[in-house]
Amino acid sequence: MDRTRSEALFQEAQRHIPGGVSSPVRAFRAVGGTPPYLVRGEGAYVYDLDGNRYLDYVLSWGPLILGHAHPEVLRRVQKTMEGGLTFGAPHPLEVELAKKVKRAYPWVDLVRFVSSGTEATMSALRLARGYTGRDLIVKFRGNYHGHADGLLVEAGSGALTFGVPNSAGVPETYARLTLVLEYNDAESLREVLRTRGEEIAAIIFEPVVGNAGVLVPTEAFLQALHGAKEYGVLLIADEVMTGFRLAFGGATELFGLKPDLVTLGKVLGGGLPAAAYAGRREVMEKVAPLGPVYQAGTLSGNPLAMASGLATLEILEANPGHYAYLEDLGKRLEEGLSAVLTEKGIPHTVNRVGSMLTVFFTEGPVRTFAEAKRTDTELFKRFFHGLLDRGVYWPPSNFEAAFLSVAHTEEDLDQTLEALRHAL
Ligand SMILES: Cc1ncc(COP(=O)(O)O)c(C=O)c1O
Ligand SMILES: N[C@H](C=O)CCC(=O)O
Repeated sequence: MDRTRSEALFQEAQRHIPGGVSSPVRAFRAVGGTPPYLVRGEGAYVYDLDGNRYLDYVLSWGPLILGHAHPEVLRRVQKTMEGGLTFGAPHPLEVELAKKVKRAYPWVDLVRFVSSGTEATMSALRLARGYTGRDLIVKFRGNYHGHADGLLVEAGSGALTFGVPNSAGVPETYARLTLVLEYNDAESLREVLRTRGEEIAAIIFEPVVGNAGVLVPTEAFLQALHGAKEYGVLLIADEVMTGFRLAFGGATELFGLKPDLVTLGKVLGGGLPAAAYAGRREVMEKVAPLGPVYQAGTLSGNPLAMASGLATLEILEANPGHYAYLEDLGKRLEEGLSAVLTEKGIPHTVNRVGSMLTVFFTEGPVRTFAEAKRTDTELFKRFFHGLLDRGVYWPPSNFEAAFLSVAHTEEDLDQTLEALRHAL
């Protein structure tokens, strides 16, 4: 596969942009080689600068559940764009999208739109601190909630991939306000609640982890999380990745969770920058201009992102069968990958919930961050490049989730398995 033009441009990019990229995981440092410059997408496929075609399992890291360039989403964005790009004033589409969020999360009274998942989690934590008057927060090892200071403590995703789970530049005094526990360890969570519960403002968690690779929550862990309420600790379900993806009502619907706040992003914006934090009136009324917790944004609730998000959510709501289809595809891919790897005698564990999946190159089970780190990352590199060279674009790190869209077909998956068989 010729990628000469991408290679030349990436060389040039590194002279102007740190690492040549606008977000670290794109740089392929975990797998080596040069990232292709993607210039066009259609359905489940993307095309690079050199004209190569790839079956896409990254989907812009999750937002594109309907696939690339969905005609209805493009039409709605285009129509909105003809009226201007942004006003920095209330727009009717914000109201429509807020109502749609509330249909997916019926316990939510108020929704505040922001432009990135990072802003959503950062603002939700500020709100939790403002509401409770407490400073400590709890997060879980290997969970990633964006790059706000207090959340870059034992973080997942690129922070984990590049070995900087505790970022430089975060003051230690601030990092100390973040207590870090093992994901899926119900007992240590209960213990921390027993001993420090009354100092803790909030527990933030990925209901299904995507940022240490996929980790599935145990029933005992979910129960222990709900024990937080006894201590007046707010529960923040970070559904930036899982919201509208695992079900219309996200992991909250799938697992029957009862959080106090939810953070959303990715699918919410349908491919443009929209995110949100949302919750019960009593808590959300603390946000300015109603209350004393300040949070603002020049482009928050911008009409284009509202239009693409609304079009995406309308399609998902009108087609509940899409989730059953994604589950069937996910199962087929999980079983197919496992069969090929078994055939080749390669130890592995495939973790999957619906359309999110990770292949760990280790014997299972993989339920915690420590277990995820046992994966053979050298083998992953070969898996990744074997697929890429055969036209399959898999996430360029073993500590990320691969995603499916409704544009993927069974034939696409069969092609992927064939590519893997050849590669191995
Ligand atoms: C669970 C989760 N929370 C928060 C974020 C941060 O979102 P963003 O990259 O839009 O800032 C991400 C992804 O990056 C995520 O996966
Ligand atoms: N894992 C991250 C988000 O979910 C990947 C996106 C990024 O950081 O660029």
